[in-house]
Amino acid sequence: MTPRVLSIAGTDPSGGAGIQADLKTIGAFGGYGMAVVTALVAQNTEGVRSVHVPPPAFLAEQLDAVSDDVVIDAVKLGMLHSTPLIDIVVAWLERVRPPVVVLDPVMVATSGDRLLDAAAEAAIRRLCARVDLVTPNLPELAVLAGQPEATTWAAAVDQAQALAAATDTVVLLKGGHLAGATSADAVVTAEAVRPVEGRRVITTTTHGTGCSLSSAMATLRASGFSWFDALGHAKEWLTGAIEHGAALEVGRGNGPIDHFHHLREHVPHLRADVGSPTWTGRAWDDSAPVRDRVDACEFVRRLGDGTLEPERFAWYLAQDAVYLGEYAELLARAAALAGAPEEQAFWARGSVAAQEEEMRLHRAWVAGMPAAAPATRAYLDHLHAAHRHGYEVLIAALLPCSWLYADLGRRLVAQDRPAHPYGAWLRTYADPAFLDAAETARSIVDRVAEAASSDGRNAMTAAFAASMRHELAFFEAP
Ligand SMILES: Nc1ncnc2c1ncn2[C@@H]1O[C@H](COP(=O)(O)OP(=O)(O)O)[C@@H](O)[C@H]1O
Ligand SMILES: Cc1ncc(COP(=O)(O)O)c(N)n1
Repeated sequence: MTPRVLSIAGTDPSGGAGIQADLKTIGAFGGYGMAVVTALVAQNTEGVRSVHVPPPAFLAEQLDAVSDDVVIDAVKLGMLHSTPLIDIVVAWLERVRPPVVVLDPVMVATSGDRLLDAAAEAAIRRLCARVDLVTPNLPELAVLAGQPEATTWAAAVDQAQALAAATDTVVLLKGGHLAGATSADAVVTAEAVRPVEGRRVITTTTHGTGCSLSSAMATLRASGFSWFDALGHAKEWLTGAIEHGAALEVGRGNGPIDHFHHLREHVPHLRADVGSPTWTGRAWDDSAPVRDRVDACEFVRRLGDGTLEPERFAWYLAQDAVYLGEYAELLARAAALAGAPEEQAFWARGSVAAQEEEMRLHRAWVAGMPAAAPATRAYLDHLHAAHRHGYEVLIAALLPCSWLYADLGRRLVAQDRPAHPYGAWLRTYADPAFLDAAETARSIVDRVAEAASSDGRNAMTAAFAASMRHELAFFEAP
């Protein structure tokens, strides 16, 4: 049976949060989505501009129009704005008694704008006792539990258990607002806590995650899953949707997630690898598990959020300088081996740029030249070995360095803010010229891979994958 799921929430004309996110999510999980609008919100990925609330009686008319005609299998409640609207929804729930009701107690948007009257917080607290699942983020949980916002997982679990006990309902505790390599959530009742782990994606595309998660839970529960199993499925999908969000290129602020990322794999002309069935595209996709580990590693996360200890950063930069010195030398060798003049020129320019960067690092950050650490030595030895295999393998082995830094730089720089201790360094790698160079390197490697023998291509693939593993080890070393 296709579950018929009704979202009662506010709007987001930019499509990432609110009712628009709910309908996409319900569809993504195979439900039939319906929507009753509580408030019209003029917002986009950058924030909320204004809110228009139609008369409460009109909300009642919308609700009745749906329930007089359609059997409702699950309801998801989002932005309810103020007490008069909450009262209407409560009266309607009492009358219609939908079998599954999930409440996302929306109070404040990711951008910091209020979406619920402060005076309505008590009404939301009372509503918690009338629904089957409540999905607060940490600030909302604090309001509902009447405590300061939790800063540790243990404190958040305590608050969620207190809320579950006080309201006799199930709480989906969301850990998105905590720092750490993972972003765990948990199904919490007064008796038990069942966590579901998830990796934390380094990204700013998190607009609408809470709306989407609660809609996924409502749809999965109406399809027969337990809350815990529903969370397992929802979380896996959500992490993928967050990861694919940046590629949508929607908006300048906190962009939306890609609700249909999993379906694109099944639609031939939308598959990421079709349309660009390139060698580098495949090598990049194959390296996803290693790149996920780079994103999750403590050093990279703390470099991004600025909490990395200065001594560790200095140690890393010194190793980077050691690396760049020999990397420049290997780029010069690629220039010497290249057949086409434009390829010779490109690698030669890269060699000069790497050398200049090495010197800049020394001037700005690194005092003396240290010895190569084991991870640095192993990476460089691998590149030298690649050079002995010839041009094809050498440039395949050199590519991950520029490509990974360009990719990581673009995402990490989003966390740059005034007084970020490593902002200047992050910006180097998000520089459009650096991104361009990585793109050119990629197109050269593709051209060479196309002309290579199948054995040659295999050796290139192995060299690229090994470099990616060395990149990970390099980030894990400090
Ligand atoms: N950067 C991230 N990487 C992976 N999952 C995330 C990330 N940020 C949030 N999430 C997940 O998105 C969901 C919503 O989380 P949260 O940010 O806590 O709530 P809200 O969107 O309501 O503020 C949770 O499942 C959380 O674990
Ligand atoms: C209408 C509406 N409802 C909810 C949110 C919260 O979004 P998020 O899921 O990012 O917390 C929003 N921005 N707009």
